[in-house]
Amino acid sequence: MTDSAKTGAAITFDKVGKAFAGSGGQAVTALEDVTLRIGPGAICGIIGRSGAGKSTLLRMVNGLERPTSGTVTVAGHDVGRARGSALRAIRREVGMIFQHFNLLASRTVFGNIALPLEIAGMASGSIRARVEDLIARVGLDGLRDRYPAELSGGQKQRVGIARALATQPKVLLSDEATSALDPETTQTVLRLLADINRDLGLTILLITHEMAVVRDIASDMAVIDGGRIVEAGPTYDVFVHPRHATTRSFLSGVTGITLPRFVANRMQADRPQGPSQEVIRVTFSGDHATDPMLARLNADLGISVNILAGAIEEIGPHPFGNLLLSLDADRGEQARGFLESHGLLTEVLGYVR
Ligand SMILES: Nc1ncnc2c1ncn2[C@@H]1O[C@H](COP(=O)(O)OP(=O)(O)OP(=O)(O)O)[C@@H](O)[C@H]1O
Repeated sequence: MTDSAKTGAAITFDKVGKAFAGSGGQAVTALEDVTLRIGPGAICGIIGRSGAGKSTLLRMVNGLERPTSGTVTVAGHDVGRARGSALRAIRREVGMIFQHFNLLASRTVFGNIALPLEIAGMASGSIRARVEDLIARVGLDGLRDRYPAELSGGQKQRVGIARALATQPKVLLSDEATSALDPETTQTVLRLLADINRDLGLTILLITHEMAVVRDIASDMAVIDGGRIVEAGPTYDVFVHPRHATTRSFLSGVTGITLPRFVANRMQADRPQGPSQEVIRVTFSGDHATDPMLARLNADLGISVNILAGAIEEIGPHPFGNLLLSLDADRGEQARGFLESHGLLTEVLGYVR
């Protein structure tokens, strides 16, 4: 870019609550007691199911929604209490991209990207230079005079990204920006966002219902369920040590490891009377391999295991793996102790007769 890169802004949510007036006069609680800090330059993924409160949370960062209680800040500025010119100043620092792109059909690629600069009153010569720069940055060279109807979904989202960057914001909000794209295009758009984050240093807050998006791009993540943040932290830590059931359920979708149906159908939470098998998840990260451990369980302790499912994932540069095993429930505690003492994480999922 011609102008010097800015550093990203920190975003904080402090005990944020939001209630909407629902139909029939009953209040709908969209957010409750949300406390979250997103560091400058982070890429934070917020994941949650439909209706969990993701959009409400995101829209508070640019003041489209105001908290009913608590405080939201961007670079230290209280968004919820800002009005007039103070709110407009915050909004200039916060760009946003959307699932359905929200481009103006009557404007070309150039015209769409130029729009926020025209609104800001920038001189046309400066607008031209800035927009040409942005078109190159998002990889749309040669398409400046096309209309949205003449673009693919991925190209439209690139226009959306360029438009969001036009005012050189410190924060980029992404509202399910890849949900309408095919998997391959999703990857190219996520790579572009990661490049922008690296080159410009701006903070990216994205909401999604896809764990793969979080895995592929987010340095940090939070899981929202019923308007509350149930788990948050560096993405790698949350993937390796998921604590909440909602997180685990999102993870089982992305790691591709689910129990075979013949086991899942018979599984029970409590250990039954008589002989049974304990079903466990073993998680290993980076430098720990499971193969020798499973072999040593057998050789050293005489415990044999059945491998039910397994996969290795990558989060940034860090590999980690998950294995689902079953073994004689009488030996479960001993086996888990052995694996844990060798740096693997274990979790009992249930029992089968
Ligand atoms: N303007 C509004 N008036 C009344 N209720 C609302 C309003 N906006 C959101 N809600 C309610 O607040 C809750 C959270 O909605 P929100 O749109 O933030 O969820 P979401 O996680 O973004 O869902 P989705 O993934 O389906 O977009 C829902 O119960 C929703 O019905």
